[in-house]
Amino acid sequence: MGNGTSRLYSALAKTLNSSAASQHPEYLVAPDPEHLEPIDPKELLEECRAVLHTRPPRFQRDFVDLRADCPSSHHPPIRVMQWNILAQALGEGKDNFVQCPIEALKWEERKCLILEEILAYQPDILCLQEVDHYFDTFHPLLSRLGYQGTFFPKPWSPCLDVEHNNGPDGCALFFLQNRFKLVNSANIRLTAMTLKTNQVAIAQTLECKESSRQFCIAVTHLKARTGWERFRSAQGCDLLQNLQNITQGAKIPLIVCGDFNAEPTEEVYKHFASSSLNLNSAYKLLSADGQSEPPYTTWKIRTSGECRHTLDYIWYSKHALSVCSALDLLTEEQIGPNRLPSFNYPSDHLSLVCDFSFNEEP
Ligand SMILES: NC(=O)C1=CN([C@@H]2O[C@H](COP(=O)(O)OP(=O)(O)OC[C@H]3O[C@@H](n4cnc5c(N)ncnc54)[C@H](OP(=O)(O)O)[C@@H]3O)[C@@H](O)[C@H]2O)C=CC1
Ligand SMILES: [Mg+2]
Repeated sequence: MGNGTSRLYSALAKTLNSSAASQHPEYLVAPDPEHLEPIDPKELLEECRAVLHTRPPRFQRDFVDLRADCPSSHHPPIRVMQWNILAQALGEGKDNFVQCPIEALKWEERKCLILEEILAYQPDILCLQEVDHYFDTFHPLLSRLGYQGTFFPKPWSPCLDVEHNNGPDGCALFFLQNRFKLVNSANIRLTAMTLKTNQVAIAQTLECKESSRQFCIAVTHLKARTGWERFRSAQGCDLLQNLQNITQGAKIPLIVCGDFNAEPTEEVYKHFASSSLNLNSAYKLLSADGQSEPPYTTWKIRTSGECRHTLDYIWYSKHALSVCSALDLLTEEQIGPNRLPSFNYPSDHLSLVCDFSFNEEP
């Protein structure tokens, strides 16, 4: 292997030993990214594909051009990926995906499927939920790809109930340092009816280095399960209030990514759709009338049966930003009868990817 590749292999190999990290939590301290050499995305993609050589080829997904809504801009669009990547401890120990063979969830390969998806679409900004391999995998590797990362774990993650877990899961936000400067960052523990809850969010104000335009990017993961609709609604209101303050009353354009664990019919969705922050949901633009969410963003089979839901969204300031394109979802045929996750796709949630551009100054 060439010098670069062997160096690279050491990068993957180092993260491949994450089981060691979970037995020695002191390794879970993020290595100082300054001392991590940059890696070439193409070489890392090759490494991932080498690890995945026994797997079926990845599914082809295409970007849908929405440029009719998108003013021409001499600045490159901002590509945002929203993705609940399925916590390893929950996938193996709690979620009970009864149609997914346990070997399809092997971390050494599943993490390469996750990285392959990120490298395939090369987002400028990554908004992730259920990250329970931040310090031993995503932070070191994405730092070496030029991202700056922030991680905010759930105060009491269900991962901690699973034997041989890798620590708590939480939300993570990554952005490319060569495109953006961090202006401010807030870790938000969401409340419901003034009570602190187990769900969190991260909100960061970034400044584009090429245009000096500022915007706020937020990531969240709301309480799951039926019966908790009012709870999610209260969490959503709390997040909106925080974002109202951070964006100075919507003066700063806003993008909010999340697994809201709520169908569009739920109250929390209606709060976001009618908020004074003037938000629109980007994936509605993929529908013929531009008014309907996709039929699913997550599709799994648990012991309780088959669950096909639309729970994941990318909200954006509809006056200040335009969606130039959005990544189409997997078809039912691609997902297959055993649904997700599978040997082909690493999570029970699909990634959502959009390209945004600023509308001209009003
Ligand atoms: N909240 C607290 O203060 C306390 C929490 N705990 C622990 O935390 C857990 C609750 O965690 P919290 O994050 O607040 O709860 P959530 O209800 O939000 O769910 C936690 C995780 O479980 C997944 N999930 C959703 N539906 C199911 C299902 N039907 N079967 C299996 N997994 C599912 C969710 O994935 P997805 O979002 O993709 O659907 C989510 O990642 C408890 O089960 C306990 O283990 C214990 C004591 C106190
Ligand atoms: Mg989950």
